Amino acid sequence: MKQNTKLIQAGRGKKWTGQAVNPPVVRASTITFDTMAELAHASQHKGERVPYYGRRGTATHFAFQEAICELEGGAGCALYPCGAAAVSGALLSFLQQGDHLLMVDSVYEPTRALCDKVLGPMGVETEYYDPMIGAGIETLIRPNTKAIFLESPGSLTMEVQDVPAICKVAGEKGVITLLDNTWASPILCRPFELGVDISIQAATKYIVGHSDVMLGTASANEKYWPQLREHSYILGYCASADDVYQASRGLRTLGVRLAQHQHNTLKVAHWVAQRAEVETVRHPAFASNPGHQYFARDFSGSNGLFSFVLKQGGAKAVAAFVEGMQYFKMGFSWGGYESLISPTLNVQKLRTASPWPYSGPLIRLHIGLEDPDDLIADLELAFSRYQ
Ligand SMILES: Cc1ncc(COP(=O)(O)O)c(CNNC(=O)CNC(=O)c2ccccc2[N+](=O)[O-])c1O
Repeated sequence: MKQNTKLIQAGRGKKWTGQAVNPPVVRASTITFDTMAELAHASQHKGERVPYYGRRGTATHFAFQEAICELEGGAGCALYPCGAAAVSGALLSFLQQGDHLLMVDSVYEPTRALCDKVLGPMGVETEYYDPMIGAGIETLIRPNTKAIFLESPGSLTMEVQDVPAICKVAGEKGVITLLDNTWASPILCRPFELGVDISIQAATKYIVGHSDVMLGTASANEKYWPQLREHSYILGYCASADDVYQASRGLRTLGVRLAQHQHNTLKVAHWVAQRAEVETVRHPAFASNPGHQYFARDFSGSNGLFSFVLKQGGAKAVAAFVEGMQYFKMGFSWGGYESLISPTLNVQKLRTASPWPYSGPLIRLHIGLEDPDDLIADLELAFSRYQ
């Protein structure tokens, strides 16, 4: 079955939908049983998509979890109220006091805050590593190294990691690998085929695709699924049936939306790259992007998120650039149908283990489904305001 057919079929078996096309929204805390035998059966199979209690999920959740597993290739999928909760839930499911965690230096900033402000005081030591380290990560692995966290490409600076090389080293040392796979969504790369143990998605982004739901997923291979499922349950993570239904709904158009995002973005990114004010463009599909060779090997396409660095300019110039745009709104997210812009004046302060070779401000764009010519016209005016 080809990718776009899978997106239409995944999680829509008659078992979940009955005679309807879509799975229902089943809202529940309490699940009731008529006999002790029924209760015993549900209790025995409570982690296997069998109704037991609201926090374990209902047909709405089970259908979506099945879909994500089919698309990403995991053995099981746990659900969380947002992507950041999926990151914390996955890490807390495996880390304990005294562990050493290797964390990629280009990681999404709130994940860094989790490591520094929560895991650190709990006795987990985080060591940040250069996103381009590859198999060289072996030199950083210690006897108490429990996990390696990857985010590829980095959602702000776009370095693409050599995921298979890192996973190979980790596997040989018995170290768990967790990948924040949000940029790829479940369809632009196959994390488990790259050797990853745990794949995390901020479903908030492309899966939902309409900037109106917060939701996270973490999927695991057979080896780590039981622990991820049970520890995430014990930690109390769950998601509303309404939000999960919206994510199921988003899956059906994910393929066509991503194709259009990719088309629009490449047109805009190549236009940006030829501007004299621009130092460099960070887009995984560009040969100049760090790790482009891994993107070409491991990914089947790109999406709407990329960044560029301006040669110069401080807060005032950046404000002139980003303020007054007709289509690009400033906002903290991405993956919806609309275009967004996020400025970062000092990337280096976000990095502690690898150099950032530029001094100018970074602008991250999310290219939506608007006509790219309109977006380019909007950016042309922005460059004319930026002096
Ligand atoms: C890779 C990745 N992984 C997890 C999450 C969290 O998902 P959630 O929002 O559902 O909790 C996210 C959410 N992403 N959100 C953003 O990128 C929001 N933008 C920013 O944080 C931000 C803030 C100031 C300046 C620049 C940025 N920026 O990322 O461009 C993610 O990108």
